[in-house]
Amino acid sequence: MSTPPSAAEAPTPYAVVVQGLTKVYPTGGEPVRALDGVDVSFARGAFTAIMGPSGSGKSTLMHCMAGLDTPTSGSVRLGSTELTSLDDKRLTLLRRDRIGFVFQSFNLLPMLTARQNILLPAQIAGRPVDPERFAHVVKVTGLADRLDHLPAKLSGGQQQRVAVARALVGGPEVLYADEPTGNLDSRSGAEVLSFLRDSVRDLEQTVVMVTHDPIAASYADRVVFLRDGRLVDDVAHPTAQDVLDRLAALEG
Ligand SMILES: Nc1ncnc2c1ncn2[C@@H]1O[C@H](COP(=O)(O)OP(=O)(O)OP(=O)(O)O)[C@@H](O)[C@H]1O
Repeated sequence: MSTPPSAAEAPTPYAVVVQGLTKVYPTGGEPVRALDGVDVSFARGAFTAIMGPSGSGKSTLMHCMAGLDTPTSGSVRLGSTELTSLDDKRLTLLRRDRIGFVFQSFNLLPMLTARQNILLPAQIAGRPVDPERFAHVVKVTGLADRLDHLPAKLSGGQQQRVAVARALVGGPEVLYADEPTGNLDSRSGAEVLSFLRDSVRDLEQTVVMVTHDPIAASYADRVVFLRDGRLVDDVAHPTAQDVLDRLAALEG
């Protein structure tokens, strides 16, 4: 008879757990409290959007969770790894091996084809890419007939899909997307958001996205709202109108 795992060994349902996260930026004058005791957890295999008025702390939260910025106090766990206890070298490896990033700018290398761009990070890390995973990611992102094209021959939406595929192919524990549709027209934006959502459904990917766009947020399973560095609202499966209403209430 098998013994049930102890609580310490039981896998957590959360990809990322944030507790008491505070970030104070020293400035010439009054220090800026960008995050003020944020507690939030992101479930594995779910798509969560982070929203809030300008200056509410969205980017700071994402940067602290991604190991790109160091919190003043509090805890960030990726799986069972406490990020705040890692030195710079370990943080760099953690970002490379366990986290995927998609930004507003696509950051593709212009002289490499879509396929080469997708495979580049794994190549640099000296890590083999599972051919099945590659095929699956290419299918999910709808890039099968575009793999040999240079970025200049792709639309903005297709370029961002290459960036999403590049972020997904290594099977990161979490994909952080910072305004991924900020440079796209609404049709291309909708395509990219659909692919992000499909990656959550088909690849059980965990996605956390910062956005200003209520329509983009409505693709998520859940939207959390920040104001003045604090988590003030948390909504499951909202419509774009729900998001607009809550943002208006926060900004009012
Ligand atoms: N490096 C920094 N030094 C000083 N203050 C900073 C720094 N980075 C951010 N801040 C301040 O921290 C607060 C939160 O900023 P943050 O960029 O996280 O907000 P945001 O919600 O992402 O804003 P936006 O929607 O405008 O991008 C703001 O008051 C900002 O001015």
